[in-house]
Amino acid sequence: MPNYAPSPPKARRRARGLNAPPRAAITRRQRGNTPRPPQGRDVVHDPSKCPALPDLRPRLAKREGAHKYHHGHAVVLAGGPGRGGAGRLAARAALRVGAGLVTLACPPEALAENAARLDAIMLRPLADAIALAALLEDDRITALCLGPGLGLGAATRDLALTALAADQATVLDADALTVFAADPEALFDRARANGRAVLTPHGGEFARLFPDLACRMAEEPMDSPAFSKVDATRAAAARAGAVVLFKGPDTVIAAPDGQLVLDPHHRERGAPWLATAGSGDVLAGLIAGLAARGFAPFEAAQIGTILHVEAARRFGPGLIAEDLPEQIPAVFRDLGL
Ligand SMILES: NC(=O)C1=CN([C@@H]2O[C@H](COP(=O)(O)OP(=O)(O)OC[C@H]3O[C@@H](n4cnc5c(N)ncnc54)[C@H](OP(=O)(O)O)[C@@H]3O)[C@@H](O)[C@H]2O)[C@@H](O)CC1
Ligand SMILES: Nc1ncnc2c1ncn2[C@@H]1O[C@H](COP(=O)(O)OP(=O)(O)O)[C@@H](O)[C@H]1O
Repeated sequence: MPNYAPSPPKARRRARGLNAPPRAAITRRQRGNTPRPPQGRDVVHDPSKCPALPDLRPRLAKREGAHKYHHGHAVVLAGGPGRGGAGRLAARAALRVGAGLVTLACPPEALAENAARLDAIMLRPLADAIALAALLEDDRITALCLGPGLGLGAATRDLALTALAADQATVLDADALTVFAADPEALFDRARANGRAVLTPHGGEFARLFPDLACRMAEEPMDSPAFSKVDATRAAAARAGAVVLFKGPDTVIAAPDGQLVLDPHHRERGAPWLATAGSGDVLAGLIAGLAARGFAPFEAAQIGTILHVEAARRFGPGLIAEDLPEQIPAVFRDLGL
């Protein structure tokens, strides 16, 4: 049986894992005709293999002579005492990706806990949605991230609706999505009016907001073509009037006007180590940080996804969510920034 791939040098074989077979041992017939999904041992960092990255270099550099407010101010809402980790992860990511300022806003009773954990990230107490509306009158705040660790009470719902009534770009994740499971239209109405919202559901959250689309995806095709994750994400973005980033090993991002991208890393550059608690919170923070810097929501979602995967690949096995923001400077250096 012919082999289609040349035998890689010993060092690369070793880098794939001590027990990994040489690539030459895996024939096209054994793999099938479709590309083989990424395996843990394939996660070897080589940024030159990501075609999207060099194009981003000039756009991600900070402008000479600009001060911190020129790079935007992101606000991340965090949960109550003992539940602030997710918000802190998002805030750290927003700051690392280059927002000029990041503020973590939390319930007053969680202030001491967060103060003990934060330095460069600013902190302010935020009692409720009324206080949020007042905060968002400051037009130097350019993006907001909410949902991670916020909980599923009425307060989260009020915060999300208030955020979407303001002018800032808003990233909604986790509990800020799940809390609308009973009436997703309330969320979509506000998101449509806002026009700058990004929703970042994982599979469970997607099914809560778009149960009919999730059901169609799960159905066996009978006499019509299969309804794919791509179809579902596009339909979700049109319905929600927001950018929808449907997470997973095969992330799909769609805008309400029908624009759509697949994670450019999918299959070619997988990062299975991202399947770890809090990595989605980091992604939400990256997108909010990029939106704060002035990237349009659809672009911020794409670039955030690329940087997230690159950061994971750069760290490799053993990754935990805290490691992701700390890899961003190295990813930027790889880009020549
Ligand atoms: N460090 C911290 O502080 C962290 C805090 N966190 C905070 O915790 C809160 C809860 O968020 P969460 O995502 O853990 O749980 P939740 O939304 O209730 O859904 C879980 C259920 O959904 C389903 N499911 C289906 N597909 C799925 C998929 N692709 N990926 C994942 N789930 C999928 C699956 O059910 P199954 O399909 O297995 O029946 C599963 O049991 C939220 O505030 C978040 O920010 C976390 O971010 C972690 C780090
Ligand atoms: N097997 C996988 N391969 C690549 N990326 C993955 C995989 N599993 C999850 N991810 C990514 O990891 C992140 C997980 O986000 P999420 O489910 O919201 O986690 P959390 O709520 O714990 O932060 C998403 O960006 C998702 O695309």
